[in-house]
Amino acid sequence: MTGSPRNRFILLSTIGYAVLGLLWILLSDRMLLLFTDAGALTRLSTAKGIFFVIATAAVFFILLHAVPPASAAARAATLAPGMGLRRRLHWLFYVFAVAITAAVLLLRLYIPFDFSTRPILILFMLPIVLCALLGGLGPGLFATALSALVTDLVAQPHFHSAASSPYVQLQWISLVLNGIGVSLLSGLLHQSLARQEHSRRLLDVVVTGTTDAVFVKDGQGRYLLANAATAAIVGKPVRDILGHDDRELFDAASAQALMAKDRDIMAAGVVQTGEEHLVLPDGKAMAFLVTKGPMYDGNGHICGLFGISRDITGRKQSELALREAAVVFDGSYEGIIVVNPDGLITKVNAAFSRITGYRADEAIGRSPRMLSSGRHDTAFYRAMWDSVLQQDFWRGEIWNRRKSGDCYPELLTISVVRDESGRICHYIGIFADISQQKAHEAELERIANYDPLTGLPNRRLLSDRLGQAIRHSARSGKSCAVCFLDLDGFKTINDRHGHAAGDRLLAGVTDSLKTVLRADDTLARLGGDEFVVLLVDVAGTGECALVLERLLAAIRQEVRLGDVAVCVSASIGVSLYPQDNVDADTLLRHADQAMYLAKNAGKNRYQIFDPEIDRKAQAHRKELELLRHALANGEFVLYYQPKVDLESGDIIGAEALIRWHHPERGLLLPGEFLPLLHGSELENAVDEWVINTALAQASAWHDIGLSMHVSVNVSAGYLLAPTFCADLARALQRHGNVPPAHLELEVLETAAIADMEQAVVVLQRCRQLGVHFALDDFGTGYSSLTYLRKLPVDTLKIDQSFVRDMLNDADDLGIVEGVIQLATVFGRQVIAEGVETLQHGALLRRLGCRVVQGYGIARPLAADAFPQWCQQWQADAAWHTLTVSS
Ligand SMILES: Nc1nc2c(ncn2[C@@H]2O[C@H](COP(=O)(O)OP(=O)(O)OP(=O)(O)O)[C@@H](O)[C@H]2O)c(=O)[nH]1
Repeated sequence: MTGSPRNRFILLSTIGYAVLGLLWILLSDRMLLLFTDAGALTRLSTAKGIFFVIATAAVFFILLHAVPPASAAARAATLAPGMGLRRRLHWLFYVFAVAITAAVLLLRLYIPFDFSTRPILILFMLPIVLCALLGGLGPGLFATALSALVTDLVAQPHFHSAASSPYVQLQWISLVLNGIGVSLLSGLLHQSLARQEHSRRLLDVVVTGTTDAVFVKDGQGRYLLANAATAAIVGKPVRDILGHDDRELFDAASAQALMAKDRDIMAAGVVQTGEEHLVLPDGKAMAFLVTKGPMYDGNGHICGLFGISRDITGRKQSELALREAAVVFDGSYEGIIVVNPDGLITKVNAAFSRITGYRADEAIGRSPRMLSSGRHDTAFYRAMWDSVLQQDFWRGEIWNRRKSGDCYPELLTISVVRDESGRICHYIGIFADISQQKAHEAELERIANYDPLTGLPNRRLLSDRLGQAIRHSARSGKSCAVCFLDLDGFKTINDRHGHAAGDRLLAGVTDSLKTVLRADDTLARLGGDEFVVLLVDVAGTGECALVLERLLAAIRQEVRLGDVAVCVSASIGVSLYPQDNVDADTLLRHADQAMYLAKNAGKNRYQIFDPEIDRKAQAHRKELELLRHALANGEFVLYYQPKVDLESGDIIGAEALIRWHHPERGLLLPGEFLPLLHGSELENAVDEWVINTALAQASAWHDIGLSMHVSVNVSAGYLLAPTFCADLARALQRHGNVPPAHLELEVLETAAIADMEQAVVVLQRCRQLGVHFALDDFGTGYSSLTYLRKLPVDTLKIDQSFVRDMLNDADDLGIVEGVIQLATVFGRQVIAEGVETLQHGALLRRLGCRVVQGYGIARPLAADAFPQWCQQWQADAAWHTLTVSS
């Protein structure tokens, strides 16, 4: 409430008025009593009251008039109207003059001293002085004239008449002269005050209304004056600024700089303008353009300084931004072009000139169309400008033309600059010459997709084309053929004529192949001497075969390698889509597989891939995988079928027979899975496992007092494998308590004769270890007697098929008899398998075969059941007594 000058003024005025009023009430009657008696006092009270009202009304008028306006803006706004109002109400001073003169006259008339001799005219100086002070010259003179006139009229004799005493006349003239003097002085004073007030108000308007900080500091740097703008910048009210110096308003460094500058200005005594940089208490950095100058006291000594500061922070930032933009514009490696809304170039940078070849003066004022390469159609430009106008932006690759006429690709960004009202001011194009990048990309593309030697598509590009061909084939319903082509005997040419000659041959073959291909077909080189021809829209295998013949013929053409001419052939594997309905990679792999078949079939030919054969091969691979897993998982197990001597009834051994505990199908007999192993590496592993397991079993039986010969079946593959003998030796060593002679290896007769020479070597080496051999299934093969003589086997095993049927089939009986006699002649033992009945046993015994095995004696037994069987085994006497006709 008391903060503003206005409020303080109102408060002081009210208090002053209350004190004056109270003094008047308390003292006025006492003053009157000095001049009159108590009776007259009652009458005088009325005049006193009138006088008080008039006087206080005058005082109120003056005070209200002097109330400071509510705000600086209001003060500024009321500057002129205030003066006008005063002028308009000036007549009130004349009314006041009449009233107060009348009141003083009445007062004087009540005073009992004679008016003509003792007029006490000094009383009339009160209205004159009041009117002159309040109203200035006019009201003062008016009050003087009025006072002179009314006192002269009331006096008897009149003052101006000769009858009046000189003493009184002198009083009257002095009243008039004093009145005139006071009025003149007051008039001058009024004029001077009005001028000062006017100046002050004008100054006030400027200081308070300006957005510049205006301030005055004393010699110690304390603020004597600070306007609202100063307060706004400092962020404190004016009263918190006044009396304080810069150290209390700004950060230490800024304050120090400011005060040093102030001291310089006061020392120099001249007005200076310059930039000042401040950090405000809230940390904000600001820049000001400041004019400061010295302030002098009445003696002409410098007693402080004034300052006017303009905030130029924004301007500085803009200038900085402009400078930065200029640096970017001039220094940019990318070309920049500025176009006005009329489509004319207004500015270009140095990079523009470097890229396009046009100097700035050659480009400015012209249309950017001067750069057009003519490589894009109108639709391209329309789409570009649609984007620019709708989204204020476009970015893309465009071909332009240099001044030299060369076309080059550039990556161009067009942006639109609009003013506050949204109108387009400029289009700015920023572009980079990407011709090198494009060339580099093309080179990379070439390296990535083409074979450097022949220039043909490589595997990667072929893969793309193959994908396209498959999709095309699916749409068109026509086939596509992948022909995998490998030169025959290329290595020899390389070795004989050198690598460079080999390269020339590859290039020559490429040329030859190209001559027989259609434009839509693809010839690719995968590497080495491998090529692929991709034929599209193949009507059928017949058409394909024709092309393949042409390809084979083209390759066979003579190629000159310097002085010599060479001929090569090729083997081609072909896969056809959609007959072979697989993906691109598999199609290529199938063609590769077929190519190997062509090679194996004698080269210089083609082989078309058969999906059915492949499906079977895959199924076989899957089954082998299961078997591999079964071996690793311990799913194989050995059963043992006893072999007995018909003559003595002794158990002389057991044949280990493999079974597979299939997790889903139960116990499988060897016939159900061993054929799958045939020829595979897994077959060797399984055989090795069988030998080891059988030996381990024999060892375990040996430990419980059951000394038993065991025989195991060995496949031809494993027998002839280079590691066989070493594996066997290791196995025997591992189970040292089993005499090697207790191990018999049964070898298929057919296996032994497959590579007789090698078989003989292996058998002989193994026999040196002490193991025995039996020729299994004897009689089913076609071994000559020479072979039989050569093979170092101990036993011949008559195949069960002959034994089983010998009772009914004379041929089989003949074979059985023959084998037994052969064994006798060659000094070999003989064993018959497939003994199912007593008759079988009786007959074999009679024919001279003592050792047998078969269901008639025992089925194959689990290892743990075998010892028990041995204990309860009893030879059948019928073998000796039963008479069987042969
Ligand atoms: N000159 C030349 N030889 C290469 C290049 N790349 C691989 N080779 C050789 O090409 C030969 C290709 O070998 P094969 O295809 O296995 O040999 P081949 O004599 O054709 O045998 P078959 O295909 O069974 O008839 C190898 O000797 C590689 O060293 C090459 O870019 N230039």
